[in-house]
Amino acid sequence: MDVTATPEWAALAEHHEALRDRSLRDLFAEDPDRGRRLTTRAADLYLDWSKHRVTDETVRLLLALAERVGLRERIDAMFRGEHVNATEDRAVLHVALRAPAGRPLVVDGQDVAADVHAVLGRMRSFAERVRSGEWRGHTGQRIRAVVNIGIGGSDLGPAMAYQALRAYSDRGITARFVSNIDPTDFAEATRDLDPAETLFVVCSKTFTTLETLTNATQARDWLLTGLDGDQAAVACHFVAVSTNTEAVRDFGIDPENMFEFWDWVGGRYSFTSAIGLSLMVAIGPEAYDEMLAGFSAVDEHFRTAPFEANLPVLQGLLNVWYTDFSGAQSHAVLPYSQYLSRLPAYLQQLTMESNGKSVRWDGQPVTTATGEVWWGEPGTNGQHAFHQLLHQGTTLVPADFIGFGEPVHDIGEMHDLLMANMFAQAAALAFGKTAEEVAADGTPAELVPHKVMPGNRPSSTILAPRLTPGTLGQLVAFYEHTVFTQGVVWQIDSFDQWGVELGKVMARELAPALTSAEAPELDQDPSTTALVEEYRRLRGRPV
Ligand SMILES: O=P(O)(O)OC[C@H]1O[C@H](O)[C@H](O)[C@@H](O)[C@@H]1O
Repeated sequence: MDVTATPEWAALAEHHEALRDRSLRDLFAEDPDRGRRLTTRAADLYLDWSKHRVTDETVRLLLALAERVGLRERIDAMFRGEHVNATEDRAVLHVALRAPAGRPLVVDGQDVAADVHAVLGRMRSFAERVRSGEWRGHTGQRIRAVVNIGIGGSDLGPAMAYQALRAYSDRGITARFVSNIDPTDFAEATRDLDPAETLFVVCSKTFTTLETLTNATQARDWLLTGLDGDQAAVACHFVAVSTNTEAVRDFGIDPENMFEFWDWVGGRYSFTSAIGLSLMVAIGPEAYDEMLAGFSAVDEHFRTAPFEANLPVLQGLLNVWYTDFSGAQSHAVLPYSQYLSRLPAYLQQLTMESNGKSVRWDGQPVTTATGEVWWGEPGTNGQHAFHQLLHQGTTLVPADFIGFGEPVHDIGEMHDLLMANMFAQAAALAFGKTAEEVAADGTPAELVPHKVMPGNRPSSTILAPRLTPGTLGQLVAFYEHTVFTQGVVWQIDSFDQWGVELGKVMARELAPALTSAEAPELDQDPSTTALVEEYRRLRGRPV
């Protein structure tokens, strides 16, 4: 379906024109109650969407568009386990990973709910054994460091969440995350670790990813070098998380030490699969279960809440509104929490790998703009760096502010000051400061234009009581379903990632030309050929 050819799309385009001259100042003047009214709750999350360039009519039209594209049916299809990942012909069931036990869900003839809870049970018992010291290293020492080796979806979720939930973690065990094939990543992560006390969790859905297998091989060498080459050591210092038992065995990890997940879990949606194992070891099964319950609460909200009160649906439609009708190309995520410093990176994969597509699921080119560029940093740091562009630049960047009522560390008035900054930024973006207001401050006339703050820059504010495992789960599920909503409007497959394949293949093909002892025959494009020659010179290799 070409969504732009629907009457609902045309109505939105017309409405957008009509709204063009009404700023957020005007909208608030017309409806002073909107600050309270245009808010929605899901579980512990409070979303203030009053500072968006929308009226009740806009929302009515966006909801009509959601109906038109069959969002309700798509949500139900996903939860039922239909193959909504059309290009890979797979179910999309990350929601099953956190559904409460005891509710069978049969997909393609298999009770996936039972499988999920069986693996969760094994993860809990393993995590407890490591945490209690019952699981020992090869020389009998306790495990003091857990090193997660994985990349993309096999890294970003647990890495982000470990950072976010450090306060809940066992400080006697350090968790490290190695992802990059840049050897410095492994070197820095392990330089102060004792092999006898280190456990590697090798995470890879496919168990074929070059970076992960290379780092895992390096880790095995590092371990064996540190433990006098005794091959038997691998068994108590390596576990794997994968869908590929054969490849895990081939690598030399006993499938007994493997935690399984399934092809119906996409890499970037796999954080609540066994990919969360290193996080579970760090924060313990109880806190991990609270996180899963947080995810599940927002899953249920997404599945059951009417669209007009549905947080991910509303936010997803707002994102479509700016991307397709206002020409916004990027989206800032600004957590006012240092603990959430990796959330933007996590969301980059979730959003951009999901919705960075230009072909619809029916094989036709899209006629809409799709996937925004997601980026961000914690506040207040960003204020002293890039917020200038948000306030006075020429591009429209819708932003999400994320903050908490109670701080994890309550030190004097620091948290109140942090939150005052967050509220002030959202207000300054929305309402700005006019030339008259600037002049009234006594600003010299020649400086007035420079100091005008145009305002009318939209943002969502998301407030939760406290950063806990549960609220983190809620927040991530909120974003997952926002991405889903956008993908359905755009009619794209948010669950494949064909665009990352070509570069991987080319890198594999190119590698011998970089490493060969003899000057290679280079038949790449002229730019790549010149770069390889220059690189070989830098490496002291013949050209
Ligand atoms: O978990 P793996 O199979 O090792 O994949 C790790 C990552 O690599 C790929 O390139 C994909 O683009 C990602 O979606 C995936 O998360």
